[in-house]
Amino acid sequence: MVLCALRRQLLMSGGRCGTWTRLLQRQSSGCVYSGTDGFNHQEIREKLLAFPGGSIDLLKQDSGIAVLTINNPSRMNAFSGSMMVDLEERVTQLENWTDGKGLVVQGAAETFCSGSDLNAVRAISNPQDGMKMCMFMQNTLTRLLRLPLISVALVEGRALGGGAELTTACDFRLMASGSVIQFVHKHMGLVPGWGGAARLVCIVGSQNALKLLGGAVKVDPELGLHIGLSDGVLEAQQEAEGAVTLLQQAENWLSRYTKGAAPVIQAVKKVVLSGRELPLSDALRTEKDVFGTVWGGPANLQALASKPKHK
Ligand SMILES: CC[C@@H](C(=O)O)C(=O)SCCNC(=O)CCNC(=O)[C@H](O)C(C)(C)COP(=O)(O)OP(=O)(O)OC[C@H]1O[C@@H](n2cnc3c(N)ncnc32)[C@H](O)[C@@H]1OP(=O)(O)O
Repeated sequence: MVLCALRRQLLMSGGRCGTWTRLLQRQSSGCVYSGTDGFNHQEIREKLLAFPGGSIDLLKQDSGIAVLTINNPSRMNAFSGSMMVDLEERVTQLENWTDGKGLVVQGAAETFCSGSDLNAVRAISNPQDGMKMCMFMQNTLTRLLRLPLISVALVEGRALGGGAELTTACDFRLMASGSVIQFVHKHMGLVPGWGGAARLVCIVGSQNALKLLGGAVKVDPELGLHIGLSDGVLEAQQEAEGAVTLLQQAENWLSRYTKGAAPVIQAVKKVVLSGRELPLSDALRTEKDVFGTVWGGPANLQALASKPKHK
């Protein structure tokens, strides 16, 4: 499935060789970890499936914006093992979504996610199994971040531990009033392991990341905006006619970046992604390759024909 998505992305990029191809080849090995790292996908998948509960639900919409819901309300949307497997499958579906442009990641029942299911954590508390679970989640969250979709985490209620890490695997974060993002790992005698520390440094810088992890700081919407962890604050509206739900507000916020043809929006994400991940000379080559996929394309020709004035 992953290889299939990669082939599709390659075709969309005109089948051109170069750095984008190399980036995709790296992704084809499971993004970060593969067999050469001692990562046995099937083995860890089966271990995770022994801890069932909850689900990860995906709704792809005609607008080109999909909604991914972390759904395990009786445990504050904690990630069971089967939900980790579910998430990987949903990411594969999103990799194959040709018409996709944007993604909102939310939690069910007015809270985001309370991290790993502590019942599963207790049952696999030896370092070897812990690291296998980390590798699985790092692969999935890296693929989530690398989707050719512009993604936003809609944080309502609490995003704790692994839930806080999940928010960093999105391009943007919107915090509802009263919500909290907290890397509680230190209180659990841990550090982030799903890639959340590395991504947090990229988002807020190493000084802020050290403060947030070292102090297990509760980040409210105001602090989130101040340090750049949050990209906007949403106010819940009283249920009444004309009231706009938080999800609708998040979709409206995102739509300003997803307006336009899917290949163009996907190209935008690809050039930013390569700029974020690759050394400059490789990023420049990738940018040229991606440029070639939209130059002379339908959206470009239509824009040229309309004699635009960018006033
Ligand atoms: C690798 C580990 C690391 C990672 O993956 O990076 C982690 O994520 S470790 C997990 C970190 N998260 C936590 O430690 C959360 C612990 N829970 C809480 O702090 C509180 O439950 C809460 C989330 C702040 C909510 O508090 P409150 O509103 O008072 O509700 P309850 O406490 O009654 O919770 C309702 C219900 O949900 C269960 N719950 C909550 N979080 C988890 C969880 N992570 N795993 C399993 N179950 C969880 C909680 O136990 C309650 O269930 P019942 O006791 O059966 O009612």
